[in-house]
Formats: sequence, structure tokens, C-alpha cells
Amino acid sequence: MSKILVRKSGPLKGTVKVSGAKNSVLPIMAASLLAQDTCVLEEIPALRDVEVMSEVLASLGADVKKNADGILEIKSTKVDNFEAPYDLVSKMRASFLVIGPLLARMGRARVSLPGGCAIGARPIDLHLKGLSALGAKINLGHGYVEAIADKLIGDKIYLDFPSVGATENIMMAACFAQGQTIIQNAAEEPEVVDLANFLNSLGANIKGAGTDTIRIQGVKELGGTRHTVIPDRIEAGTYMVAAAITGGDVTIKNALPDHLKPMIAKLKECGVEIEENGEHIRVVASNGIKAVDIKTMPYPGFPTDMQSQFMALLSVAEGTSVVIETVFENRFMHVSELNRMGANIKIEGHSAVVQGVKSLEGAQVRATDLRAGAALILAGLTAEGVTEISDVYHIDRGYVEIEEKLKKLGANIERVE
Ligand SMILES: CC(=O)N[C@H]1[C@@H](OP(=O)(O)OP(=O)(O)OC[C@H]2O[C@@H](n3ccc(=O)[nH]c3=O)[C@H](O)[C@@H]2O)O[C@H](CO)[C@@H](O)[C@@H]1O
Ligand SMILES: C=C(OP(=O)(O)O)C(=O)O
Repeated sequence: MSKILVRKSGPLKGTVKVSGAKNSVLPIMAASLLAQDTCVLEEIPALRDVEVMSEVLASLGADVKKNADGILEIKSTKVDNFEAPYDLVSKMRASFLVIGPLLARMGRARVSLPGGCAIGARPIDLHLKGLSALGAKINLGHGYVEAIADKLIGDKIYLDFPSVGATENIMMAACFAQGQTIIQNAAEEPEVVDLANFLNSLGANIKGAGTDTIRIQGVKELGGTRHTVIPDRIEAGTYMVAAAITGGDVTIKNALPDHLKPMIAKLKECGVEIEENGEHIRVVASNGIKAVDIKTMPYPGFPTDMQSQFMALLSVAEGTSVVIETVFENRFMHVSELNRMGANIKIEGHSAVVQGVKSLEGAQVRATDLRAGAALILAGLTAEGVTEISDVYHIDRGYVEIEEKLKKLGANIERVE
């Protein structure tokens, strides 16, 4: 089993390029099941999750080819299987995103229930509410969801919570529904917009993505396309925090400031200087870090996927911060690991009270999920001695070459077997 070793690293300096967004590429790959022609996807990050989604699509009968660096070609003409099995869906929750397109395309889908994970129970009731509103009969049994519909008919669907995955699944299913589907209280995340842009470039008719009301006018078929995936705002935010926690000066390339507003605002509140320049962001931290309060919210609020990385930063800030998690009910697994490194964080219900300490100390810690792992790397960059992180496969789900990228900035980090 691999481990990542991190040692205290001086101010990080230099330039780092952000990869394509994991949370865009996964739904877009699922959506390519709807296309009659080849889909060429660019800026595909070399991530474990992308490999798993490729396996899922291949198991359904799609032809998935990895071409030159970062280019994926998907041909779905021969898709003939409507079942996504447990062994693939259990590897990655986002595999559940194939249920919408499979149902739309084949009138039938059987997909393993994804189950919860370290950050919460993560039910799929809103996905199913949407699909049944479109006319699908839903049966649950033996750990699988089966959705069947002779035809789908557009409807008005109000989401009780602006779920990213439910918005995406419903949007994909509605592409071939008769008439208009309206999703109200839809998720507004940039990745939802990227998916809608991809589907529209195939010939779909989707309006309003990026607002809380999305209108999908059903069409008869979708063609092929070439699409470049948006940059990963969470990876960008993680390198912004790496610069801040080490008192560094880092320019982040291929980052869209528009998608990073909450991270930019909170880092500025912490006393970090940020320069926005087109698709570059420069982060300069030379005056220490001040405590700030954070509340995670659906987009455009502060992203839950950046909560643990900011918690690492605030654990060495001057003063006391309060971090409130409102999106997932159990996303504080990193707290006990950070406390093992000398942080002073107390959990009170959905809040964590972070009393900043002068310094952290290296320890053996466990990446309990993807972003928790990133937070431990960030903490390790500022901790005295060695931080030894286990279960790093979580980190590989969502960060392309994280050691190499950090090493280029001057970090003392290595992977050992
Ligand atoms: C692959 C991907 O894009 N993953 C992202 C996506 O996950 P995902 O799409 O799973 O997240 P959701 O937006 O659906 O979940 C948000 C909240 O809604 C709840 N919920 C969701 C669906 C449902 O049917 N019922 C229900 O109660 C969840 O348990 C959670 O508490 O958005 C999350 C919230 O920004 C991010 O943290 C994940 O990185
Ligand atoms: C929670 C995350 O991803 P997923 O929904 O794929 O588990 C994440 O990217 O932080």
C-alpha cells in the first residue's frame, strides 16, 4: 500500500497548472451514452475515477479510447447492456450517473445502489423522484435500482435540495423526454453548466443551466461532438491553500476566477493577497493567516469539497474560526487526524470550532476521503517533522500527480510503497 510522506516545506513558489474537473468529466462521460456519434473529450484528467467511469461505459458496450495525452474518445453506438453492476458502482458513487442516460436511451436501466461513504449517507431519493416524475417505474431490490419506461414525458420537478447528481441525472434523462422538463431548485454548479453545454453541443435543447431553473426541451436524437472540460475549481482551490499555508507565492494556471469566488474571498479575509489575471491566479501569503468563519453551501456558496483544506489552513491561523458544514452530515473525519497533528479543533454538531495553534507536528494519519487526504498533505507542508499519510488511494481519485505538482513548487513530498 502506498503512503505519502510530507515534510515541512518552505514557502512554495512557482506555477502550477490545474487539470480538467473530475466532477465535470464524470457526468459528461456518462452523458456520452446518449450520443449517436463519437464524442471527443479534451483536458481529461488522469484520475482513478476517470478509469472507473471508462470501465463502467465499456461494460455497457461503449467503445472508450484514450488517445493522445488528455483526450478521450467515446463511441456509444454499440451500447446494448443496461446494467451497471455492484463491483463498479461500489468503487465510485458517480457511476450512478449512468442511470439517467441509460433510461433515456434504452427505456430501461438497472444500476447498483451506490451506498454511502465516509462523508455521509448520500441517498438517491431525489434522482429517483425526478426519474419517476418523467414516467419511469422504479423498483428497488437486491441492492439494485431498476428504472423502466416505454417513453419519458417532460414534467416540472422541484428538488428539495439542489443536488448536483440529481440535477445531472434528470437533465440527461429529460433530453429524450417528450415535451418540456423543468427542474426547479436545480444545482447551479459550474459542472452542471459544463454538462449542459456538452449536451447542447450534441444537439440537446437545455436552457437555464447555472440558474435554479433548468428547462429541457426533449429532442429525438443526439449526435457527436468535441468538448473541452472546464478546469477543476477544487484542485485550483487546493493549490491556493498550499500557497497560503506555506507563506508562498504561487501562480495557478488554467483556473477560472469566476468559479473560485468563495475561495478567493475567504483567503483575502485570511490576509492573503490574490491577483486575478484572466485564467491565472497569483496567491501571495506573507503576513500570516487570520482566523475566518466558513459555512459550506451549494454553489455559489463556499464548496463543501474545500472545507477540509481550509480547516487545515485555519488550524494554524491566528485566532478562532468556526466552520459550519451544511451540505454533508458527516464531513468532519479529517478533524481527528488534524488533531493528531497538534491542531485544536472541537466538533459541535455540524460546526467545528478551530482554535489556531502556532504550529503542527508530523504524525501518522489516514486519508479518510479524497479531500480529507488533501487537507492532511496541506497540514504536512507546515508541520514540524514527517507526516505519513496512509490510504492515499482516496487522493488519487481526484488529484492528478499531486506530489509532482507540489514538488515543482518546492514541496518536500514523496510517495513510498
Ligand atoms: C461526482 C460529483 O460531482 N461529486 C460532487 C457532487 O456529489 P453529489 O452529486 O453526490 O452531491 P449532491 O449535491 O447530490 O449532495 C448534496 C446533499 O444532498 C443530499 N442528497 C443528494 C441526492 C439525493 O437524492 N438526496 C439527498 O438527500 C446528499 O446526501 C448531500 O447531503 O456534489 C457534491 C456537493 O457539491 C460534491 O461534494 C461532490 O464532489
Ligand atoms: C465528494 C467528492 O466526490 P464524490 O462525489 O465523487 O465522492 C469530492 O470530489 O470531494
